[in-house]
Amino acid sequence: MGSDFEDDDEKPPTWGELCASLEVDRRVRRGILDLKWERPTLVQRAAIPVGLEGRDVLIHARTGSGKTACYAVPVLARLLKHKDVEVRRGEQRSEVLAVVLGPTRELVAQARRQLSDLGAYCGDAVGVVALLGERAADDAKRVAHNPRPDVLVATPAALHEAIEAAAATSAGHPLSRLGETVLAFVVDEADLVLSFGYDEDVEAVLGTLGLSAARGAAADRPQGFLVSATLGDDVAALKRVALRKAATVRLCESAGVFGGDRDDEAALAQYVVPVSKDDKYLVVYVLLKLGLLEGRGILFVNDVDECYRLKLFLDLFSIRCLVLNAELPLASRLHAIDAYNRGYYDLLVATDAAVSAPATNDDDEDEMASSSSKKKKKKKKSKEEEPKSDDAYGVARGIDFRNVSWVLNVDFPRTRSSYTHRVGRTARAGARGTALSLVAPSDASFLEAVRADQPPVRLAALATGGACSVVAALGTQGVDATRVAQPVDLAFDAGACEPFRYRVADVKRGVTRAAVREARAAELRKELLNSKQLEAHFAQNPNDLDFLKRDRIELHVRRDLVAENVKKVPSYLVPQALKAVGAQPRQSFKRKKTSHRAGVKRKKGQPDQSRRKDNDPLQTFDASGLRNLGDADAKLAPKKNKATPNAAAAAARPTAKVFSDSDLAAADGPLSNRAKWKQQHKKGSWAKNPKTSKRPKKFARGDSQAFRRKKI
Ligand SMILES: Nc1ncnc2c1ncn2[C@@H]1O[C@H](COP(=O)(O)OP(=O)(O)OP(=O)(O)O)[C@@H](O)[C@H]1O
Repeated sequence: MGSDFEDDDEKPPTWGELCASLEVDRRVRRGILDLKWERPTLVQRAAIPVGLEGRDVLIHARTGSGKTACYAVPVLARLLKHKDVEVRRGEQRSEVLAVVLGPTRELVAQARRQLSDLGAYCGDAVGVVALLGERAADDAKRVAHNPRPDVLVATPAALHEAIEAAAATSAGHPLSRLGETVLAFVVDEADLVLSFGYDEDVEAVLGTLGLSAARGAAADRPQGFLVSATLGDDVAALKRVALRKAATVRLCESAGVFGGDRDDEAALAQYVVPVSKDDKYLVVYVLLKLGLLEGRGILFVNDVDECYRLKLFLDLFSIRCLVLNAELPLASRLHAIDAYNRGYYDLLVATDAAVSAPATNDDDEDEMASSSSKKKKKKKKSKEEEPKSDDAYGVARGIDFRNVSWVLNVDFPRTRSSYTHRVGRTARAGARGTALSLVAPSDASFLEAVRADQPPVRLAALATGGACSVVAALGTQGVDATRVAQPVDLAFDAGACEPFRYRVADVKRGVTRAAVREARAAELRKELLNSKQLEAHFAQNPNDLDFLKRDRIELHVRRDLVAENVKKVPSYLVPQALKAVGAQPRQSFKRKKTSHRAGVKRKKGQPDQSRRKDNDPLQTFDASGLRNLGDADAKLAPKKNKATPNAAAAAARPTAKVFSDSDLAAADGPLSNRAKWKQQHKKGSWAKNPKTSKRPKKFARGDSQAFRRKKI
């Protein structure tokens, strides 16, 4: 089997129907139903039945087509069957039954989460463990001490090193018996795994699983899944070694994610805007501040410095965003992804560029892992010398960012696969998305290569597709053929940016080289501050902690160059051509209120529940401590008066009482000067004439001349 998969079904099945027809374990079925996915994607409909048969599968489908479930469902189903047999025999063991390899630690964390979500109802039977490769010895311990290390998710290097560390400890370690226990293995994002230079580690791990070329025909081989968005020679070579009589499931390029015609779906609309290198920030400003790019998005640049420069530039315009790059420590990267996915930020500035010393295994003192670490470091160094690995450590690749409406390539990517993976962060699982790239004259050859790689599109579909209606309404430029190579030129007049040129230039000057350098360092300092390992050091050396806290990035940004008024865009500055297509100044990039009360309208007469009452002295006044008032309390009971519903309610509460001034004066002595002034100028919460006053009639008319509060 090795054909493109197209939709030949009139009515695609729902998840319930598919699972019922394939007799998928009800625990997995419930996990899927909880995710509220309506129906399986085309590639899921094709791959899951083959996987459930127990055959090896090569899955090749574009980004965001739901490839994870293609292996997760069959693997979980298989493990549950195995566990049920064990339970019947009364031989429950703690061993590794499936191995999932992913290219980066972010993707490992993501695959673990997706497997756990799908297996939410398998928790008692099947456990999922992720090895994040911090220290090989710790990883090996984590597996040994886990009661259910059934599915192991790791980068090839982390697993390889953990296996070596385990070999040095005991023969009975679950990682030392992988060759006997593993029933299924997966290489997820195989193209990335191999391009990241993990070939030796993959080879070593597959060897441990008994999958070396020499043992190709062994009958008890584990079932294999290779999953990839792009198919190159290296993936084909891996397939030859790792899979046997594999079925190839390939999503047809012209098919939509859920079937039908991709053009009709028009999920991803791709455009380019020619721009000079110096005007990039100006165009970015216009695109964001005039609301041309609606919804949440990701801005890609080509290096780490540029990442911070753009972030600082946007910060100065009060445009909130996060940064994501390979230099950030893992915890910060995972935190950034999580914060973005939870909707705390709408914008992410990311780079898929490598850094000279990627933060991977820093286990120098770890004796057991030292030899393999050295080997790995050596290998990485030689990889870095190859031009191909320049963009190899892309932290944003393969990550499932949620609800991304658009991707903006501020810098045009240097390889076709980098372009594919970047724009693949939007228009996922059949959603619509817009990819916009700023192309400088020096990027022409890269653009040509990308255009040769992307499927052509019908212009009509492009006009109705995408996620950004303002961009779609601008239309395209200089193309008249019915099918055109993507990305197409957007009809965006650079003249539209002129009114903003000076403010952008001013602000850009505020982002000095020192500020960029400092921003990079500040991120690392933040990590130091949060470091558990340094807690004891800071406890003994509080000055070090103070220094780190004080030395903030803000001190290095020239905020004095930015006048408050340039942050706002007056509507008269929006060019008519852009207004006509729906552009509107976007003044605020603040996070929307997520309070459950936000947006709930209060009915007339109902108390405002959203207001704090605990800091309102009129509501919290406690008279229980009043002394020497004697009978005064009785006199102070609020009068029955239709005009004072609040006062009546206040009287009903044990902690709230209202006193007349004369009563309080008796208890408290003469009025203070401030109270006298307020009385004279009629300030306070009463009205002279309750009939005409707009103020709430809180008090009886007789008391209105002289109330004041007293807190004891
Ligand atoms: N049948 C479905 N219906 C709706 N959403 C789905 C379905 N299957 C998967 N998804 C969602 O689509 C998103 C993309 O899924 P997944 O990460 O598996 O895609 P992918 O093909 O592996 O993408 P990439 O190659 O970029 O990693 C996820 O948020 C997932 O929850």
